[in-house]
Order: sequence, then structure tokens, then C-alpha cells
Amino acid sequence: MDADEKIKISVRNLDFFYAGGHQALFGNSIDIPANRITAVIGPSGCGKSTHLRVYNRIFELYRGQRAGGEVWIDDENILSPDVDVLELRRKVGMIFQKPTPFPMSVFDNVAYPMRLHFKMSKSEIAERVEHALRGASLWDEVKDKLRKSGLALSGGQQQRLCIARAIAAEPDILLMDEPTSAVDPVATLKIEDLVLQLRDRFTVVIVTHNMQQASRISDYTAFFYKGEIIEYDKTEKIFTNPSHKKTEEYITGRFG
Ligand SMILES: Nc1ncnc2c1ncn2[C@@H]1O[C@H](COP(=O)(O)OP(=O)(O)OP(=O)(O)O)[C@@H](O)[C@H]1O
Repeated sequence: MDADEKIKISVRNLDFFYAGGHQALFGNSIDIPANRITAVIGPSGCGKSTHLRVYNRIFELYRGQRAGGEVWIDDENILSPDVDVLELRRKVGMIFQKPTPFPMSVFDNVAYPMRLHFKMSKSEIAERVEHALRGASLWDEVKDKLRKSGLALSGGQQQRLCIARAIAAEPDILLMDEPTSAVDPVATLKIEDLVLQLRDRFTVVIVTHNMQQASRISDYTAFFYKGEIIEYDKTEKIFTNPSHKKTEEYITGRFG
């Protein structure tokens, strides 16, 4: 990593266990820079989603799942027991593979985190809903449908609505777990453009199976294999001159 990068997330010796003791991550250590896009790649089942789900402790919603090691975000080890998890999840937003709009209007989807986390007047909420929808490159498409159900939008629009909802909580970090795998190629390009715009304001960590996507949009890439981080470097280096044989085999499509 370049010496002048500011580190936003610092993971040290992260292990992860599912219920029954099945270990899915082994000693992961990685420094994720602020205001950059970091891609997480690797074959199916290598632990990409598991790793990402630690950063906002969402795994704790499931019985028997456990993380060991340290995950520092700014100056706080977010795995320590006294962390305010609601505030952590506000600060570390997440976008999933399938769009997950709430069964409510477009407006209320975006207003939801504002009502949950902040005390705001109605007019302030309206202003910020517009701002978040503009930030998610969706405003022009939905400005006349704000009172319609979020579920009535197209898949790609729903995913951008989820990004608007995540932005509305004013996070520092956006985690994206294969955000384009359920949408068509045109919607994928729109979301990729959007992710590139978000880099100025957020630290983005994105899991993707799509090598072209990783090389198009990310600054850094981490290659996972069997729960370990095999290689982590600038994206250009990973895709043109990887240091490890396994990385090369994966990016050239020899397994996956
Ligand atoms: N709920 C669960 N209970 C038990 N084991 C799980 C659970 N979810 C995932 N695993 C296991 O943990 C390992 C890592 O899975 P994970 O979903 O993190 O991989 P991934 O790299 O994101 O895969 P994919 O690319 O297919 O989404 C796998 O061996 C998987 O079978």
C-alpha cells in the first residue's frame, strides 16, 4: 500500500467460526485504506462474505457464530464487547447481493435510517432524502414516484435505492457483497459508475466474482483462498503481475 494512504480498517489475526465450530477464516490481517475501493475476490466458499460480515458485526444476529482477533476501525477495536453495535452499523453500511428494499415507499426507505439514528424535522428529512437519492444516481428516475413502493422499482433501481438508504445513515464505510450479481449488464454499469463516485466520500469494500468489475473499479484487491488472505496489493499489480501462483491461477480463470 502507498505510504500516504490513511488506513480506515485494520484487521489483525481474524479467525471466524460458524455454529458447531466450523472455522471459515484463518488469521486474516489486512489494512483497508480510507476513500478507496477495495475488492475482495476468490473462489466460491473461500470466506469473502464471512470476512465482510465481521466489519459491522452483523454475524452476531446468528446464533453460534464467533469471531476472534481484532478489527480496528479508526481507533476502536469493533470486536470488543463494549462497542455500541447500533452506532457501528450506522457507521458501516451494507449492501447485499439481492436488493433488500423495505416494504414501504421509496421515500420511507431512505428516510428510515434518518428517523432511526437522527432527530430531524420533516423538512430536513425531505431535503436529505433527495440528497441521498441524488447521491445514489436515482433521483431523476424516482422523483415522481416517491410515494410508490420501493418494491415496484426495477432490480437495478432497487439496488440503488438500497445504496441511497445506506448513504442516508451517513456512514464512513460501505460494504458491498456482490451488489451487481442480481442485476442486468446496463444496471451493473450504472452501479459501477455510482460506486466510483462514492469513493470520494466513503471507504468502499466490495466482494465480487467478476474479475472485470474488480479491475475496472477497485484501487486495491485482496485474494482469498480457503479462508486465508493469499495476496493483497494494488489492483493493477494483482491483475498484471501477481506474486502468488494461486492468485494467477484464479485471475486467469483456471479455477473458481
Ligand atoms: N451459515 C453458515 N453456517 C455454516 N457454515 C457456513 C455458513 N455460511 C458460510 N459457511 C461456510 O463458510 C465458508 C465461507 O463461506 P462464505 O459464504 O464466506 O464464502 P464466499 O467466498 O463469500 O462464497 P461465495 O462466493 O460462494 O458467496 C464456506 O465453507 C461456507 O460453507
